[in-house]
Amino acid sequence: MPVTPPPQWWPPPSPSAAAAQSSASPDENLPVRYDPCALSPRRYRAFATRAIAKGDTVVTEHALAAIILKSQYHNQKGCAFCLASLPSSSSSYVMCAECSNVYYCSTKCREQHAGTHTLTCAESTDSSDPTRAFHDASASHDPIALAAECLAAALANSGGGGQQASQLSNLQPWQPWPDVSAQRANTKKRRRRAAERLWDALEESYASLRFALNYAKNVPLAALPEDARTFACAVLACEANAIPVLSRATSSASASANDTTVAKAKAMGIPDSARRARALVALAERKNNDDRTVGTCCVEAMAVFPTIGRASHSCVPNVQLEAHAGAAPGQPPYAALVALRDIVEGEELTLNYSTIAGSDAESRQADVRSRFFRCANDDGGGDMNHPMWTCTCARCAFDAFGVEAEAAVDIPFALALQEEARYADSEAVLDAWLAVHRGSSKPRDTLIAEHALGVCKLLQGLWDDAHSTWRDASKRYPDHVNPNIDKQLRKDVAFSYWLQSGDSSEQLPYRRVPVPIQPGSLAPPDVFCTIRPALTSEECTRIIDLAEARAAQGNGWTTARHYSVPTTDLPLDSIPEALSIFNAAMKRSINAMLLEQFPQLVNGRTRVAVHDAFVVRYDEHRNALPEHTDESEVSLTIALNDAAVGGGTYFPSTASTVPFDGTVVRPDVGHVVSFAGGTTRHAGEPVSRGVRYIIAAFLYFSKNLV
Ligand SMILES: C[S@@+](CC[C@H](N)C(=O)[O-])C[C@H]1O[C@@H](n2cnc3c(N)ncnc32)[C@H](O)[C@@H]1O
Ligand SMILES: O=C(O)CCC(=O)C(=O)O
Ligand SMILES: [Fe+2]
Repeated sequence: MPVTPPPQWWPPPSPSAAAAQSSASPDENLPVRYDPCALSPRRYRAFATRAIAKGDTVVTEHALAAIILKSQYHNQKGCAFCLASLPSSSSSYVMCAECSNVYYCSTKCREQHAGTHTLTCAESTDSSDPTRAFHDASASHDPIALAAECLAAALANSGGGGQQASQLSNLQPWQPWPDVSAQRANTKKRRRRAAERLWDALEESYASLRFALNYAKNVPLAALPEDARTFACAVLACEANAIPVLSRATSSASASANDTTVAKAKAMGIPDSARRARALVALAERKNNDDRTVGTCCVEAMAVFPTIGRASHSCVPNVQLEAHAGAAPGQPPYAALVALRDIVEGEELTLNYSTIAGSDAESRQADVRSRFFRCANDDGGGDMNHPMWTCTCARCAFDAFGVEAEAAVDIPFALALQEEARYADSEAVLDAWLAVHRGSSKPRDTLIAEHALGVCKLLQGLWDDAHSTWRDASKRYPDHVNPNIDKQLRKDVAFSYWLQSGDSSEQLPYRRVPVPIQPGSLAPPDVFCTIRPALTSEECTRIIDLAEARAAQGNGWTTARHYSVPTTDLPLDSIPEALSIFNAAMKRSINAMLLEQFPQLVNGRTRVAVHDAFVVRYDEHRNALPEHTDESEVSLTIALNDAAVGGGTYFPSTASTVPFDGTVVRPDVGHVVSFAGGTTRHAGEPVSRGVRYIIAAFLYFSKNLV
């Protein structure tokens, strides 16, 4: 019986929440439900209550409690309040006048941080007064964050928590938090009483506090008063599913991921997040002697996300955690779960807790284990720190037993392997799955597997096999359509140029174009350009006119061909007359020319098949195509006009270390440039004036004559 533990303490009692309302606020109709975990009574597993599309944000959630690790600002790296990087010159920042331990970029930040900071400020005269913490808790409307600080302060004052440790050995499970904001207390006595109630609540709520204390004992207790915040983190982390807020700026890839995050935050209307996100990045990039690193990331803070924190671990996750700094100064961090792939209703939502994505099962599991505090309330099944714990995901099963393991034979896992370019492994998993299900009563899943199998073959260079896998699959289920298979099979029919009537194999003379040697090879790539046009200039003009007319009557030019670059193009098979001009040219002369140009690729096959082809439009100063290789054996471009200045196919000489030192090929109208598209790096030059139109076609050699 599914239970949705209603977190009564959620949303937190926060009068300021409405004011701070943004789309980053928690969505109360979450597409997530919790079922109790069979292995562990206190644990839950999160499941999707409806289908979720890849890339969709499943849930965003403010941190219920967040603690920026003291070490992050104690070494003068960043402003303790807004996190901005601090300049190295001491005249440019201000310190806490009491303890001189924390640094701010401005007096304004210092003022805004004062309420929180007093709790841990070493010199604070009043730091032994727990009511102070409570006072600040109610002032900030962030009770749990401050409750954690109360705890920290209390522990510091009691000399390290030894007394609490024995008192807290029989704690109750999670309780709702008292509505702290309703307990605004303005007399010292009432403040103290309220603080005591808060403390009681804290004791009751953190059922595993004692394990945190045990943990803390191993980290010398004596160290705690100095680092009480970290200890509070440990407590929070143990029971309340704390999530480390990581800086993710250690590689350019993650820096750009961060930019995406920033862009998303902006799109969501989150003010000022860019500044804080960048500040976090900048902080992380500065020399960091913090030992709290996770992989190559640096832990900036620990935060508690009660909903998001329910997602369990899998090495084949379907959601990804994005941890964000607060949307604006003074706002708490928030996190988002984003779907890594399409998720069907009822599927468990899983995160990868590990940062070592590849590697073997044993190292991954050790890594996951190392991230969790031992929690004796868990039995062996649920406690990742338990020596008997093993991950039961498809990837770990595959690593241990290959496709012999039932758990390894899993479509999402096969798709994940494909994304990692492990095509042979993915194919093995799909073959094993299809051996059981092919022809079964699960047409939808079977066609997904068949499509994926075709893609694995195609990406291993088995083009004919790929296309025939799709053909056979669609024949097997005449009443069911897989959109991806269907789209390709339609193209296969559209580009069957050999079915056109008329003569074929006219000689089309060509020359080799000298281009530089590319990295990793000893000889320059084969690039050819025709000496006589393959299309007449009338045919080229007609194709342009047809394409523009098609764009005008349809939805305009499309930009979806490259997922990362907004190209402007139209699939040739969506413009019937242009398709037929192209098909006729393939049959007349291009087919024979390509067979002659690439004998080593042809390898006994007898004709050129078209995988896909487009009319591409490059507008002035727009639509340049960055360096890439194509999904093809051979690619060709046909110039359709010569009105543009600039533009052309660019072949680099190095992997972009020295820009613009390659060769640009700019053929005349109707001429064909051809090259081994799957292995030759190339780019589309920007156009500096006018508009450039080309046909770009992605081809493979085929032995099929039908
Ligand atoms: C951040 S919590 C995840 C939320 C957890 N499902 C819950 O509701 O409490 C991490 C804890 O969940 C449990 N857990 C997560 N993934 C697991 C997995 N793949 N196998 C077993 N236990 C897991 C472990 O007890 C782990 O310490
Ligand atoms: O613009 C060009 O000439 C190159 C086009 C290209 O590489 C592509 O469309 O994949
Ligand atoms: Fe290309």
